[in-house]
Amino acid sequence: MKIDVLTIFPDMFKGPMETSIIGRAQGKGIVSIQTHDVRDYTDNKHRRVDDTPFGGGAGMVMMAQPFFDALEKILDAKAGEKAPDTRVVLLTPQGKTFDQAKARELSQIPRLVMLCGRYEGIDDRVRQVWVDEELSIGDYVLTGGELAAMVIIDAVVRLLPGALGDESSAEEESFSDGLLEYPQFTKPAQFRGLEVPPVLLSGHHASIRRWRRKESLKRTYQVRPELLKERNFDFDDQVLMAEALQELGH
Ligand SMILES: Nc1nonc1C(=O)NCc1ccc(Cl)cc1
Repeated sequence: MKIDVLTIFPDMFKGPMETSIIGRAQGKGIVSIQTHDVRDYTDNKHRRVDDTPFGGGAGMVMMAQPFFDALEKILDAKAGEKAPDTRVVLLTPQGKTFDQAKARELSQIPRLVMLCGRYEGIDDRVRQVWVDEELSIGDYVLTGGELAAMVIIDAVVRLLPGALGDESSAEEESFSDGLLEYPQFTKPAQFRGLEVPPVLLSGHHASIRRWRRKESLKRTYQVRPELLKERNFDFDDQVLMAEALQELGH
């Protein structure tokens, strides 16, 4: 998978994209992440990327020309003629909210191009001509699209075959199916008088699976009940949910 990032702060990506799982995935050739400094595509001698907004108002707006020239170079395409296996994503609070389903969808796309804006926005003609999808990582305003791009890259790259080492990624699929994760424990079994749930030390794998699923249902009910709304419960889950509600004192 190839990911190109257009930003005026390419150095922001050095740490997070070259460390641990994401860094190793690049090393293994599973993904290539390349940043492009938008300033390198400006056509003015002061390398300006922004100007005042038409219609007035506070702040500055990023100009279209550097993005158009950068995209035409990177995609080797004329304005608006993009290869079908490429998706151009704009990071913005105005976008659709990113979630795990979107992460899975993006992980199937051979080439992603991510546009990171700063200031008050990017000239809308960039969106009109180049952008396939606008994505937000949540309803809050950051100082730019860079951190949002890194969040999405992290969530997408970890899903690529071989990125995590297959056993754990496979498990993540089966357990998460729309529920919050169950609590995790590790050695020592006693720590400052705090115990580990005995079932986890029992070696009874069916009981352990049952306990974990019930804990996921409990947590989801308590923290994100809306995730349970659109869920159709099979018989076992209904029994577990009833037990979970009892244990929660409902
Ligand atoms: N929330 C979010 N999810 O994705 N991006 C954000 C966000 O706040 N971006 C800030 C920002 C600022 C200026 C410009 Cl031009 C574009 C994006």
